[in-house]
Amino acid sequence: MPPFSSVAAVHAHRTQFARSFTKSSEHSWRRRNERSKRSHHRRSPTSHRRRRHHRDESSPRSPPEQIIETLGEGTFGKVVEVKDLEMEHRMALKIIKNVEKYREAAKLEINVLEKLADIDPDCKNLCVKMLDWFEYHGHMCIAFEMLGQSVFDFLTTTTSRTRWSRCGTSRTSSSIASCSCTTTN
Ligand SMILES: Nc1ncnc2c1ncn2[C@@H]1O[C@H](COP(=O)(O)OP(=O)(O)OP(=O)(O)O)[C@@H](O)[C@H]1O
Repeated sequence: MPPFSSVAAVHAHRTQFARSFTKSSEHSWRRRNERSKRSHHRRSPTSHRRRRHHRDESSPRSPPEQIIETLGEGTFGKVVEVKDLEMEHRMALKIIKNVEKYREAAKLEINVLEKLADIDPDCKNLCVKMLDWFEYHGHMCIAFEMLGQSVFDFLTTTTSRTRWSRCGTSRTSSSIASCSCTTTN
């Protein structure tokens, strides 16, 4: 699949991932697990263990996930909200563009996040929690816990309405702190 260079490519990509997360899909997590034995479908070595926290792997029907909406786009790809229909569990899935240097950057990100998880398993230092990762047709995909609005989005939506003053700045700083820490679950 080409990188997200056109609306059509993005649409094709979304459709592909929508298929991979819906109930009727042939690309369910279970099948992707089977496929992961192939070189182009690699998964986190601990993903099976992690996912058992919220699904029964022995179930004959794989619990589906569904794309809810696009949360945002960054330099390396896009982030979509996905929902586990069985557990009502929501995740932010970061889908990296199918570009070699971005794939490598994503692997570095995964490496760093795994090291952080080892050092701080309970996320006491408020670093976003990586739940899973896998490679799908050249796209590195990283599942994160769902967070609230980003600081950047908060500032861009707030600064147009806010008159900055010492008091206002102080209030905004507190809001940013709570905004960064609050999840929307
Ligand atoms: N865990 C998350 N929960 C909710 N929204 C998220 C989450 N992760 C990312 N997003 C949304 O997706 C957007 C893109 O995130 P991403 O990490 O890809 O890029 P970025 O860090 O904003 O930019 P860049 O990739 O250029 O550094 C974010 O700005 C945010 O709005």
